[in-house]
Amino acid sequence: MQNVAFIINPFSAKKNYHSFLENLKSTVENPLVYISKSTTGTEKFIDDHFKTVDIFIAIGGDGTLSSVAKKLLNTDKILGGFPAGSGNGFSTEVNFSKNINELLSKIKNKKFLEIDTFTINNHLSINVSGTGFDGEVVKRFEKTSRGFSNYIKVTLKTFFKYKPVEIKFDGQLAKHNGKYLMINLANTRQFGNNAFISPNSDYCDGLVEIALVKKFPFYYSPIFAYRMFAGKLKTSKFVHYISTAQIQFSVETKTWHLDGEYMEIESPIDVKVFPKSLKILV
Ligand SMILES: Nc1ncnc2c1ncn2[C@@H]1O[C@H](COP(=O)(O)OP(=O)(O)OP(=O)(O)O)[C@@H](O)[C@H]1O
Repeated sequence: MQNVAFIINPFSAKKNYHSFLENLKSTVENPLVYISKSTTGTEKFIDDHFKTVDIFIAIGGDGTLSSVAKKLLNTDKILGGFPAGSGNGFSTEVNFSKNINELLSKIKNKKFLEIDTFTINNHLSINVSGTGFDGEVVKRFEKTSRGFSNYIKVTLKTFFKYKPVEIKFDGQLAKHNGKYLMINLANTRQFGNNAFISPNSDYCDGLVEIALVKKFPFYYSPIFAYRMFAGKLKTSKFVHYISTAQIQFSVETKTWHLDGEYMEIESPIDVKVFPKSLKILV
């Protein structure tokens, strides 16, 4: 297994990275492993091994996968993954398995699929990114010790305080201008933990879906949650979808999350889809 590298994010993969490493070392002789302390560390590692490695396996959450994907776009290198984050939305959607034997057999077969990625003002997103309420949730969540229960706590607290944000489109789409609870851009169907914000998204169709979510009354929250986890948001009267390959708009907040990572992005916002720009291990 000379042309494979394993990049472990010790922050997202806290709970299971030691057992992953033990399993790996007992199955593979001398694997090329990098324990990454930062995204710049990952980038340097990929640069240093780019010529000799064909498949880069990221062990972590969606943020880790995205940090590796960034270096592999439009190249012949393949991205694989071992899900070890809190949400694992992208990993789940592309069937990255938590079974190490399955991963090793995929590596052996070296089969790949070319999928879309997109950018928001030149920042890469491979899964679901957004602004408004969930941008604020991610910002606050990053100040906690993470985990699903903290995510739920922060979500509820933020819901009561959060004021909808104004979004402005030009031309024909101006009819959608107005205030929204959140605006999500979805390459795949889900945030993570099977929360399907955009049940019809397809990461191979050359399009991204913009999910415009209107503020709903608190009593509707369990219905919204039920619909989201059941993949039935498409028919909710509070959500409107726009499918697009490229779009510009402006929002009155800089608080975004990119695949679950907090980031400040200034409007105007320019979204572009890059069809078949990333090879993933299948
Ligand atoms: N390549 C990397 N090396 C080191 N740290 C990283 C890397 N990529 C992201 N991080 C940081 O690690 C933390 C966890 O990231 P990650 O998104 O992988 O896990 P998660 O948030 O638990 O999972 P998910 O996004 O699936 O919910 C974040 O603070 C992020 O900034």
